[in-house]
Amino acid sequence: MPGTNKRPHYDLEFTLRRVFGKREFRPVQREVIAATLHGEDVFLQAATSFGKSLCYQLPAVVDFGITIVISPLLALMNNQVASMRKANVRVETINSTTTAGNKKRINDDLQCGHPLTRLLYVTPEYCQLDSFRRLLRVVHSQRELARIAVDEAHCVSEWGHDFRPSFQQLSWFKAEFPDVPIICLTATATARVRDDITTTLGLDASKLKMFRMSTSRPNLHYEVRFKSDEKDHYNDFVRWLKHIHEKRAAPERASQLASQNQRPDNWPGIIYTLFRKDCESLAARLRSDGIGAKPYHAGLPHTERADALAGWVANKEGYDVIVATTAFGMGIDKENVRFVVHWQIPKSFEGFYQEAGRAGRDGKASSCILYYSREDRDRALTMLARDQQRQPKSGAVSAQQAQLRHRLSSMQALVNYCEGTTKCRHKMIANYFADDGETPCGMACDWCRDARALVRKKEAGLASEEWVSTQRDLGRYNMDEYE
Ligand SMILES: Nc1ncnc2c1ncn2[C@@H]1O[C@H](COP(=O)(O)OP(=O)(O)OP(=O)(O)O)[C@@H](O)[C@H]1O
Repeated sequence: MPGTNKRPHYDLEFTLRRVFGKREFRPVQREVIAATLHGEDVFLQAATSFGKSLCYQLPAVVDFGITIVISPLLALMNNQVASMRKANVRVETINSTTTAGNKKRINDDLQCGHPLTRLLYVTPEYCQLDSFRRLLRVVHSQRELARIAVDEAHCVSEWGHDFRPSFQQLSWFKAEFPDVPIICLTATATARVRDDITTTLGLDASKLKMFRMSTSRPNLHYEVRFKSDEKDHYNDFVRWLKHIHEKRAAPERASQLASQNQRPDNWPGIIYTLFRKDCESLAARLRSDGIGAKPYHAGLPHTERADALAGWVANKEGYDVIVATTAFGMGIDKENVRFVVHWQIPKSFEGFYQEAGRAGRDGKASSCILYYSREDRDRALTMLARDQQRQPKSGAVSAQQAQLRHRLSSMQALVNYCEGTTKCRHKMIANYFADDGETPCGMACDWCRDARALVRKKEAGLASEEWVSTQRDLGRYNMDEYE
């Protein structure tokens, strides 16, 4: 029996409309919510922008007790807390930016055993603190610990693309509170990652309610653009973006936009680069070309990052494009992101899907462009091979070796995606995640739009394999680190 006081009746539709301002549930949201309210352990894997957060936020509002949400990123926590506060939900977060006063207030609320807080967002590291664990025991003893939500649950697995060792310590929850339901949420998990998460968190696979939804994002237009070290692809990108701005600035369109309080040059997007230095130089270069761009990476002061994020979310002039490392990714929920560009091949297939998934969360058509070169591919593969060589060969570290092998196969799958000219890109993504459902595309990928043109562009745009292999042998693609 779950360790909470249960409300006998929930009017889920009423709460959805009244608190969350949504007209109806998306397919399966209701079933997931019902399962967790029923006290089941739940695993939800669903496409980016599916609406996974609602599946623990709504139960937290209708149920007794407090929901602890474990989240890997500060930006993600603050983003969610802000939107829940707008809906007048009592939500708190404890992280490195929480003031001592606020922390005391939240702790006092927990200490009383009957917290007023409905949702508390914390990091996995915070969950390891004895002081926090003591407070959770107090809450649990009063049957007020409603559930644990593990957001971005792929971070639990060594085979996940964003593995965080501290996520593995979340096994403490099931060991300590076997009666408190856990809900795991992720957009990106292979079968192996799912199994690993289940075992690590101590969930009983035979009782776990598993919801696996389609990975499909039909409104995203996937495209690979080919490049080589010989040619700067900056101009290609700027031409593309300026063309969009010009179309929006045409008199009729501009007055239509003005009536909606929109600027022609507010075509919000994210450019992902692998290197911090590129973030800053690329953002500066774009600004010098009249494009409102801001850098975002973990090395920037917190205030600068917060300013970039807030300006971009508010569609402020000068903040139209964020040039970011992967520090800006998981869970960012801005509805009108019209494009996501990968400046180089990302580090993993899952990372690519997750980052591209920031686009088009309002359901409108949006572009996901990946600039691919064989030189970048070989740089990435060289780094992976080097990491593999550095691994000690003893049995104790075989898990790390297996993890590296997974990274390599994920990268290889992404290379196949980039080099592929025989299949719909939506289909390739579904195949990677072993999702055999429908993948409607229409013309929403470069292959379906014009397969022959794709082959021509590939032949013209990429350096030949012979050339790249000579350069590789000369050690030209040896790099030390990404950032
Ligand atoms: N039933 C619904 N009706 C309308 N909008 C919804 C519904 N459920 C969720 N949304 C909206 O969908 C958007 C995406 O939700 P959310 O941020 O939870 O996505 P997610 O599944 O966690 O995606 P990701 O894995 O990409 O972070 C949010 O703006 C949310 O308000």
